[in-house]
Amino acid sequence: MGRTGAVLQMVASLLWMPQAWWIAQSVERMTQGGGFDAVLPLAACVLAAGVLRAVLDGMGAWQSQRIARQHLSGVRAQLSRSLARVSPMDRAQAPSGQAASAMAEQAEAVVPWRSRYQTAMFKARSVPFVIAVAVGWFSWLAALILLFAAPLIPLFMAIVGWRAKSASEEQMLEVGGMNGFLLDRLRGLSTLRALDAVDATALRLRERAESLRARTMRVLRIAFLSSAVLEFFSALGVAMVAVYVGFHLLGTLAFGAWGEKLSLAQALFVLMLAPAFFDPLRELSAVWHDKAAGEAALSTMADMQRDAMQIVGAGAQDSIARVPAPMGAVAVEIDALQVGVPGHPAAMSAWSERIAAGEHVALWAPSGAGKSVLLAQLAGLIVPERGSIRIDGETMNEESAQRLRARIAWMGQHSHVFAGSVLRNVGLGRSDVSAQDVRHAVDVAALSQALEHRAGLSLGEGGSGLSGGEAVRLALARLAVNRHAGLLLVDEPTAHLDPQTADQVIESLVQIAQGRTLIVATHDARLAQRMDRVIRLTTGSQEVAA
Ligand SMILES: Nc1ncnc2c1ncn2[C@@H]1O[C@H](COP(=O)(O)OP(=O)(O)OP(=O)(O)O)[C@@H](O)[C@H]1O
Repeated sequence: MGRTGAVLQMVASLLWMPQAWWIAQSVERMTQGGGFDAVLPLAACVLAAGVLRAVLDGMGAWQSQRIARQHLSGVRAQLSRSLARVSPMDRAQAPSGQAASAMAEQAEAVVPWRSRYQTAMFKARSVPFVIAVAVGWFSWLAALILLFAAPLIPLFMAIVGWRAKSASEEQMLEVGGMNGFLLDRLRGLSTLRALDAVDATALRLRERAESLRARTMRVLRIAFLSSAVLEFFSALGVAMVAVYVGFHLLGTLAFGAWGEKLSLAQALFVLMLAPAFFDPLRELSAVWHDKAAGEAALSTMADMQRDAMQIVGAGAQDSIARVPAPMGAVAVEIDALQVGVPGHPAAMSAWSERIAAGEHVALWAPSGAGKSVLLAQLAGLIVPERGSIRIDGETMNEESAQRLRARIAWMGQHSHVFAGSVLRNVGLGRSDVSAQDVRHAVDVAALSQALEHRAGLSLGEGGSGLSGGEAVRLALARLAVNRHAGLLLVDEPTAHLDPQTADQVIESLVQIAQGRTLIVATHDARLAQRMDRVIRLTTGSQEVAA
């Protein structure tokens, strides 16, 4: 199935053989005094074969393109799945610009590689041999000349292609890096402008553009070099066959045709097949760079997935048709948990705690004690090195994590605001969230008043146009709309807010958390007071206060 396109295109190429034979016959008939009538049937055959050739070639190209596009979609789906499994706490994850560039732009290189290159390779492995046999049928010497010139081409091209691959990889990395740089600087443009760093950034951008230009030129140089190698050897091969055939017809080189003399038609046939012998190799050279680019794109994408910090359950199969999660508050049991990020020093070594279903607790600790890491571990976003977490009696592990996460809502310190409407920002495309649910959630989060005059307007990317308090309330609305979340994990919702806004946020949070379990990390005494219990964390131990 995957080869059908290549086979059709190969058959199309081979159709040149009967065409060349009929043309050669026509020329011979004309030299023998045959008129228009003598060549008309042959001309009709050439025409018919030409039409068939075009049809087969078109169908083959279409089929190869279709298979390659399918492969590309598979690659993209796999990459987006594995990027979704990377923990948001992974500091080393690829910049979003680079990931977007790899998935959208660089991944496209897979298509020409799978369609054009693989077809050209298939043709290069078969067509020249069939042509060599046809030529050898009439003249073993002409076939020998072709077979002598042919291996030199792949040999030199392999040497050149080896350099092309590493040059392509470097160029892909540079393109990805450049996109990441651009996206990051565009996001921070107002900061750069405010701190008068626009010129310095423009200078760095120019340096990166210059480096990208140099790498692109290197790739092009190698591509041109490989075409030059091919053209040289194929021109040499064709010229040698032409010289032999010419002298053979003149009688100077009488040997090389199985002891006979070639007729004009046979000689022309051999001559016309000589360039066709090199055509597949020529085609292969034109797309030679596609292989390097396609493989480089795949390896860039593979590198992006390698060594990433994964969420719990990353290895489990995605269950597309999910069973709706049950509703209601859930209990949390933590046993001898090592609070920390794998590969980094642990914030707490063996922490144990029981939080009853429906209980509201505050995690109270100095900055850097590990509150955010602990919340991320409870949400299954960091794999614990030691200890266990049970949600509603079920241990969080590879198999259960995806199911349990459906019952958890996690609100980090910096929630991302997408460019788009409030409906989309709160609903996040979840099919079970209606516009009515979003309106209700926005009300509960006390955001409706702030958005009153902007109803239907798009929110700016990254929350531009929203105040800090409004952005927090938007994140609260996302929690409120998630009816299945029986456990709310909230990280410092009142940080950096004025007392009045903080009070409003606390009110909304308490209201949203009714009937659910709430664990909130905070430094805010007023928020802590509203909780049922405050858990004070100190490195290595814990104490519980009422
Ligand atoms: N993604 C991460 N990768 C590696 N180490 C991390 C990561 N996040 C936090 N840490 C480290 O883990 C420790 C605990 O950090 P954490 O953010 O949990 O503290 P916190 O108590 O929430 O602080 P704050 O109150 O300032 O938010 C710190 O030493 C921090 O440097």
